Amino acid sequence: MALLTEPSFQHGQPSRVGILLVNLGTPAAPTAAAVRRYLAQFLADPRVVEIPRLIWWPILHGIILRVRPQKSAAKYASIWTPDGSPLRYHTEQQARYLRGYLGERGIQVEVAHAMRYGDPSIADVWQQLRQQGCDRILLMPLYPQYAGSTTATAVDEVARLLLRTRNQPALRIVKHYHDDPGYIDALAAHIRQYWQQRGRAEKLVMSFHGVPKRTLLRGDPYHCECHKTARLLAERLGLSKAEYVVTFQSRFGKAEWLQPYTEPTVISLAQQGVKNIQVICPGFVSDCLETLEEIALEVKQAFLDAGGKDFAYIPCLNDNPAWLNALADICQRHLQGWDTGAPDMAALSTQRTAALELGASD
Ligand SMILES: C=CC1=C(C)c2cc3[nH]c(cc4nc(cc5[nH]c(cc1n2)c(C)c5CCC(=O)O)C(CCC(=O)O)=C4C)c(C)c3C=C
Ligand SMILES: [Fe+2]
Ligand SMILES: [Fe+2]
Repeated sequence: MALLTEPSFQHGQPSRVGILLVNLGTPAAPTAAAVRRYLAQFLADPRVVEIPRLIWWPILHGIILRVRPQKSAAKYASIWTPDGSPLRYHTEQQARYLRGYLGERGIQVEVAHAMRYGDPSIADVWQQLRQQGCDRILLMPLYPQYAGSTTATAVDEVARLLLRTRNQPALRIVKHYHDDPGYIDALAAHIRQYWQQRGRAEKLVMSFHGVPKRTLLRGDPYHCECHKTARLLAERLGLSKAEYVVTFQSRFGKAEWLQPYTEPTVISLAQQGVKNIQVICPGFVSDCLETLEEIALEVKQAFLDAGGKDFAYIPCLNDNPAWLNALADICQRHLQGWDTGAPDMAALSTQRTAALELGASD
């Protein structure tokens, strides 16, 4: 394996810090061809589909990549915007805002975003950061809850680049932020604001993306982290156990996934006489196919068909200022000790302690 050609660092050259935001990725266009390219890369990842290659390859290439792209492309077409795929648009915006928020705090860093599957690729963006002089990089996968099938695949990709790098940058990784108070508070404030404008439903459904149940049995913390997020959010909103339900959506394949599944749950709620529900997807910080099509269209229809009257989908945090502030806080905490031109949090508290020791009042 050849080493990558690296920018040559000169003595005395300013060394910079880079933040690399990563999200899952999305097709380049809502067409069968583009969706096939995207799914071929995504579903070939052994962390995403943990079936031996000898068995999985004929299924993927012989069946799934022949049938699914057409169907998925029609779904993508229903949520596509003039700015392209919602996931790509929101991720770009988040990177732009994060740069601004950190800049306002006097933190001088490069902020870039990449997609694990599709474009802009982690490899290309990583190389750009290196060319900008970044010798310290904070990798921030945008998934609040850690899963082997999401967070770990972003780390794998960076690890593959490091394997080929002569002069490796320092690397820090945000593993997860499922219980970060800023993220929980932003979600709670976002929901409260929604309630103020449109009222409250009988039930709040917190729907997370599913994963195969066997990943939980093999030690993946994702399920527990989703439940912790839900519990903290419910506490912050003052919801009793009867007022909300945690579900898992987007099942893929025949194996059992985390339960309860979102769609059968809302159908059963309607059948029990629950007339109005609101759905929030706290595991997605950007709206995407799984929220805008699966929840806001498909699951809504299933609820109404089963006798429900009012269904509302509460959008993701997207460019919500409280969320972007929380994102900036999470990054800032992980940058501590790396000189970014801003007073360090640790340095500030040392100064404060010293001042207190000298008798200054708090
Ligand atoms: C939020 C976390 C996510 C987890 C965990 C996750 C696991 C996971 N997903 C699949 C299969 C598919 N997911 C698809 C879309 C998709 N998934 C996530 C997030 C998580 N996935 C997002 C943000 C998106 C939307 C992308 C977009 O372009 O808007 C798709 C593609 C769409 C389709 O054809 O249905 C598939 C397939 C598996 C197998 C898995 C865990 C093992
Ligand atoms: Fe997914
Ligand atoms: Fe889906």
